[in-house]
Amino acid sequence: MKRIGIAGFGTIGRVVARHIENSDLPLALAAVSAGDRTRAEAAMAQLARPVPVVDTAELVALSDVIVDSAPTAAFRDIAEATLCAGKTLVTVSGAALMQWPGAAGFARDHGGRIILATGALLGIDAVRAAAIGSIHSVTMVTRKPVKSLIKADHVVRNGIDLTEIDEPLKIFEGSAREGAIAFPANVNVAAALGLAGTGPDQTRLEIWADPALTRNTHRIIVDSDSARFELAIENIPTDENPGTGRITAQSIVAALHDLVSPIRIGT
Ligand SMILES: NC(=O)C1=CN([C@@H]2O[C@H](COP(=O)(O)OP(=O)(O)OC[C@H]3O[C@@H](n4cnc5c(N)ncnc54)[C@H](O)[C@@H]3O)[C@@H](O)[C@H]2O)C=CC1
Ligand SMILES: O=C([O-])CC(=O)C(=O)O
Repeated sequence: MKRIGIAGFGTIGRVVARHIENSDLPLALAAVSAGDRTRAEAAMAQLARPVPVVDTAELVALSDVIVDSAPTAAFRDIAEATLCAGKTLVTVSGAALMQWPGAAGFARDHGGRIILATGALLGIDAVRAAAIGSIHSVTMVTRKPVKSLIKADHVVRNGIDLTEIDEPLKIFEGSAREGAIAFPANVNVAAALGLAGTGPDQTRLEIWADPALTRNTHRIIVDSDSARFELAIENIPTDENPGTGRITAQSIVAALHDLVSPIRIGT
């Protein structure tokens, strides 16, 4: 039985907890940590078998695997505490991982492991396979409804007014690294794509605010010496957090299944 601790009991963390609770695989929810303990305890009361809300150190002590579903800014503390204990971190904070070039070395030195789940994207398996050969180019075009982007730091800081737009507006064009830094809560997936393929500096990214959309969409175009592919995903936003697609939490649950399942499908 693997004991799972969830760091960050928000939109993603709560869904992951519910899935673990209902899973017939050898996964058990051990504890959660939170930014707001009172709110987390109220949410915890909704579970059939509530577990304690604890701090990061205790979470790591009580768990074999830590799911990081806290904000990007909390990633490093949670990751270091997990890895220092030689444990496994499952995260979707691609933007934060990208900004920690020493992550692999740190994990190796402490006998820990980081698993960056695919999150709200697709095709990471094919991009990784293509990267075994030679990739010529990777481009990602993200289009999101206005409500998914309106609170993004980059939009607020640059005074970009999205309230009145009546046609798609390109609000960013650059590398995946620049995009993930400018939109840390909105294009973690661009960072993941960059890390999987030619690197965040070589991966091109466009971000569009599109008033006609209701879904968070990503299209990736990859050209390599083994295959050319274009893939697209239309993510249904969660009610709680429109920037977060429903599939994100499910991607984490699938990654947890891989840790205990005797058969693994896909890379
Ligand atoms: N790769 C992907 O596809 C996606 C990645 N994400 C990332 O996942 C993370 C979580 O997203 P959501 O659940 O939508 O956010 P959320 O805001 O709904 O939940 C985050 C929770 O973490 C809590 N928190 C704050 N500081 C904390 C700390 N130091 N320790 C533990 N908990 C803390 C907050 O109180 C909140 O309850 C974010 O970093 C986001 O950028 C989100 C969507 C897609
Ligand atoms: O990557 C992210 O952080 C979120 C995202 O784009 C999505 O949910 O479609």
